[in-house]
Amino acid sequence: MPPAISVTDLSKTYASGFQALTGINLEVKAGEIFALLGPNGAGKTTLISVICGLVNPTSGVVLVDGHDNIRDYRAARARIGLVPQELTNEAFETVWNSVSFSRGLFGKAPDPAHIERVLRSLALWEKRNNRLITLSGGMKRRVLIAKALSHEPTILFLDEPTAGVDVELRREMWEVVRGLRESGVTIILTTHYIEEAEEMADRIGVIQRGEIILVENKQTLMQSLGRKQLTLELLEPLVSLPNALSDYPLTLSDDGQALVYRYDTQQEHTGITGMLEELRKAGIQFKDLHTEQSSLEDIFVNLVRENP
Ligand SMILES: Nc1ncnc2c1ncn2[C@@H]1O[C@H](COP(=O)(O)OP(=O)(O)OP(=O)(O)O)[C@@H](O)[C@H]1O
Repeated sequence: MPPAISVTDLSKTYASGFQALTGINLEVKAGEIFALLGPNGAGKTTLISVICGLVNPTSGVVLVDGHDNIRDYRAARARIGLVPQELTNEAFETVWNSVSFSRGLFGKAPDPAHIERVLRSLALWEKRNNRLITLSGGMKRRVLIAKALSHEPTILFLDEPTAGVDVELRREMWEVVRGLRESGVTIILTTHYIEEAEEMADRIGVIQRGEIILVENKQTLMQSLGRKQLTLELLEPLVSLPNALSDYPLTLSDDGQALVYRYDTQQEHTGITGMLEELRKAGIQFKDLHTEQSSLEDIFVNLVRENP
């Protein structure tokens, strides 16, 4: 099976002379959820627009399910659904008509059974005869997804799917997207919300100033760049660390009230048991303890800082 998306040496310089993408190489596997993260203006929308055939690249090749998106653009576009960021619906149209019309735009013959499946999977079936203007924000977003799925694409792009929506609606969207993945659709989403990528993505790509600076499996990323730290609140303050503990990566807080132990989340043996044993032997008691793990957000902020 070819990758869902394969991008080779892609660059884009806008007519203004601004180079928005530089030498992008990227593969998105069939069936995965790929999150594209990057600060404002990094080039996320430009990259998606080039892949979807809405913006011409200056150089480079994009294959969609093996089809060149310029030379074989019909086949490439037929495989792609794009859910835009803005709510751009025809207010007075019904859900059914709006979604059916979108299918027609791709030159596909009407298929009421497919439209019904899509509407049911997005919990819109009961609303099929409602005018869009009468729907809630969450339903309107789901209609956009239904429209993007109307021509049976295998790859769905979601540009900032939960920008500006409340927490409940965000969770609802995540459920919808997971359901789509389970039905076999490859998902590529851009997001500003690190939490969203952390929650949903199988792999994460980070784009910065038009360059992909990292593509990694989410679990690996969080393990390899993530660190954990254990803080022990001491019963009695210490002036210095006992010698017996000098081999452990421990630091004493300035006020002597806490010991901080940093360890690698990837390691099988964290050394915690031995360290606690040494503390006990040294007669050091603690009244509380807690651990903290670096989040994807910490990792992302560090990455972007390290690649100015
Ligand atoms: N049509 C255009 N002409 C010239 N420059 C453009 C054009 N479209 C986008 N740009 C510039 O290209 C850069 C990347 O923009 P793009 O919209 O791809 O970023 P983004 O990562 O999607 O940002 P955001 O997170 O803010 O949506 C920006 O500096 C933007 O100003």
